[in-house]
Amino acid sequence: MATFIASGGRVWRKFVKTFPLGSNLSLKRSPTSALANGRLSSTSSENVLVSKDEKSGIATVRMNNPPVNSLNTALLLSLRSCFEELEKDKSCRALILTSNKPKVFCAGLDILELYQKSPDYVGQFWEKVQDMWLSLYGSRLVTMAAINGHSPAGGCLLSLACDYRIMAEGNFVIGLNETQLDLVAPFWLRQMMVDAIGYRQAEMALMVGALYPSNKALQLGLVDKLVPIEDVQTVAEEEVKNWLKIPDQARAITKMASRKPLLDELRKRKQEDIQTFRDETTRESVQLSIQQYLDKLKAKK
Ligand SMILES: CCC/C=C/C(=O)SCCNC(=O)CCNC(=O)[C@H](O)C(C)(C)COP(=O)([O-])OP(=O)([O-])OC[C@H]1O[C@@H](n2cnc3c(N)ncnc32)[C@H](O)[C@@H]1OP(=O)([O-])[O-]
Repeated sequence: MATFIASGGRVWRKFVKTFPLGSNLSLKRSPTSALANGRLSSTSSENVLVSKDEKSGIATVRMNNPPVNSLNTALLLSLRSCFEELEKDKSCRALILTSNKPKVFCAGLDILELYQKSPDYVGQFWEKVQDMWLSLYGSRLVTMAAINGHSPAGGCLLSLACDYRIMAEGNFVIGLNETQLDLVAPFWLRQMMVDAIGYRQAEMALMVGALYPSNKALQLGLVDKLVPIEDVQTVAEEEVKNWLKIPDQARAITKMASRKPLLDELRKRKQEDIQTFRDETTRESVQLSIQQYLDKLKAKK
């Protein structure tokens, strides 16, 4: 098992250039050089941890952005860069996306990235969300969300972009609660929800910004399997192995045939989507709602 660390996109690329993902010789040959180059030891910026089993070609991508894996600019860049590197790696066949800190898979977009920022900043941030999604949703790999904790909003977006979702049993929630923050889920996110749970349920869920406990999410088809939290990773690996019994090419072509229309639609309407998100989010009334939501989060303590 070779381990790699991504940080803000830039370091990841540099690291991969030195130690290609396709090879597990990197750490075997020169563990000290990998560890001594300073990147693995600076824990504060190690926001994505990637390990890959060379024999099976299964990579595990662990989000590591404490306290709650909120998707800030750095994490979005790291995730995108990591997905793209794995995509290029011919020996990689599957990707399991999970959290390095059980109990919270991902708390969604970092709300602070949307609060009191200039329209240009919000627009650029949104483009990073789009690009990360394009690379995950459009991946040729088997993609499996190992949802080992809460997965609201952007966390649900990540899960829906994967091919299959395994979630921890218990008191964890998943869903698209954007309207609760006065935000509007974009067309490509709404469409994934419709594709997963059907039009009527998705329409209701999106309007009221519903967050579902994991057993209800299973019932709706928002997730595909529930297991005890400590088994999420193992079951995800077993499930991936089943998927890998199908020839890669036929599986990937079939996947692309069903996903291409939505991918193409966003590529075509990218600027319009950015403008809509930027204009809506920076409106004064929405900023006030975001502020109130942030206050509510803080008051929880
Ligand atoms: C339209 C586009 C599509 C997507 C939209 C979105 O994703 S919008 C996003 C929609 N997302 C949501 O609505 C989810 C909001 N979050 C939650 O509901 C909970 O945090 C939890 C259930 C994920 C984890 O509960 P828990 O008890 O384990 O943890 P805790 O609650 O104690 O939080 C710890 C610290 O993290 C902070 N913080 C948390 N989330 C965010 C965030 N997204 N951002 C920034 N910060 C966040 C929180 O304030 C606190 O800070 P403090 O006081 O220490 O300085």
